[in-house]
Amino acid sequence: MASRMFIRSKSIAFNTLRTYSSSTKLVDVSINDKTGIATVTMQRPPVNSLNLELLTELNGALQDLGSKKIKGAILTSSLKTIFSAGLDILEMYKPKPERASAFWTSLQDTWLTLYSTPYPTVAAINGHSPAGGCLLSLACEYRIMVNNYTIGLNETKLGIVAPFWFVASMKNVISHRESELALTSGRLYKTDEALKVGLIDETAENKDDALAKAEKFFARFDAVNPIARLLTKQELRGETIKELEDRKQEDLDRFVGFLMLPAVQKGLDVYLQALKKKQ
Ligand SMILES: CC/C=C\C/C=C\C/C=C\CC/C=C/CC(=O)SCCNC(=O)CCNC(=O)[C@H](O)C(C)(C)COP(=O)(O)OP(=O)(O)OC[C@H]1O[C@@H](n2cnc3c(N)ncnc32)[C@H](O)[C@@H]1OP(=O)(O)O
Repeated sequence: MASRMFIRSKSIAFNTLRTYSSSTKLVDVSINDKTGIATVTMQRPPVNSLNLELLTELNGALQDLGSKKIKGAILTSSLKTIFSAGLDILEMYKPKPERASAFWTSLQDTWLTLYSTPYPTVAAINGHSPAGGCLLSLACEYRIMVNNYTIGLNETKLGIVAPFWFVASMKNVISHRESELALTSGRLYKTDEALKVGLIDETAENKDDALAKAEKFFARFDAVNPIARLLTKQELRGETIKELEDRKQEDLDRFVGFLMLPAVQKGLDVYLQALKKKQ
């Protein structure tokens, strides 16, 4: 059976649907043999904050899927109430410049990979998804979000500025006007509010419901020529991708320079203290 060729993990039984499984510490990937759908699960408790290691593993997993014949990939989280808390603030707070550079480069690379995958992508947003979490979901082609959570680019609330490609990711999904209102105020939308403005495409009762709806989304392409689909995706996303590719170094220098500003560090300090006090 062709599917056997995908078996990597010895712990996987032959008759299971999970015929391909590749689990690193922070990212689990499984491909359902019957549906051909891959599920990429971030698993970095307590909040899936995106640090260098998680981003590196995620990018590797997404790239790896590019060489497999899959129908699509779902990005989701192993955590009960959080999709991703966004960038790990500790990567930005009192950073060592070399680590900060590697960290930001890994975020740029992960976004470039996810934004340009040859396979269709769905974010099954099974929990809160602020800032970088929202960015990851915006890079997918379709977003399904479980009720009663929050999503948005809330950078200004931390005293930081969403870079141009974060803004472009948002503007490519919702209107310019709504993006301006949301980003300048650092707005986090509740699930139903996000649906109203088109930030997400569907709501779901729970994670299983979101995964089932993702499967239905992929079925839309059953009767579509995959090359035509991919070239159309490239046509629609190419300009945004090229802009980051062309300005990657400039963007990195800005990020590192920005982090070195005392006012930015002060803002992050205050935000971190507030997060801790919450408990
Ligand atoms: C002129 C300039 C031009 C251009 C600009 C150039 C560059 C731009 C520069 C910078 C851009 C950088 C972009 C950043 C985007 C981001 O993603 S920033 C991160 C934003 N994230 C957030 O604001 C989320 C914060 N977290 C929460 O709101 C809640 O934690 C959450 C709702 C996710 C979950 O709530 P709950 O379940 O109640 O958990 P806790 O709040 O109790 O958290 C548990 C522990 O996790 C720690 N934590 C939470 N979020 C983060 C995080 N993002 N990073 C690191 N750590 C986090 C939290 O402190 C708790 O830790 P503790 O247990 O107390 O040790």
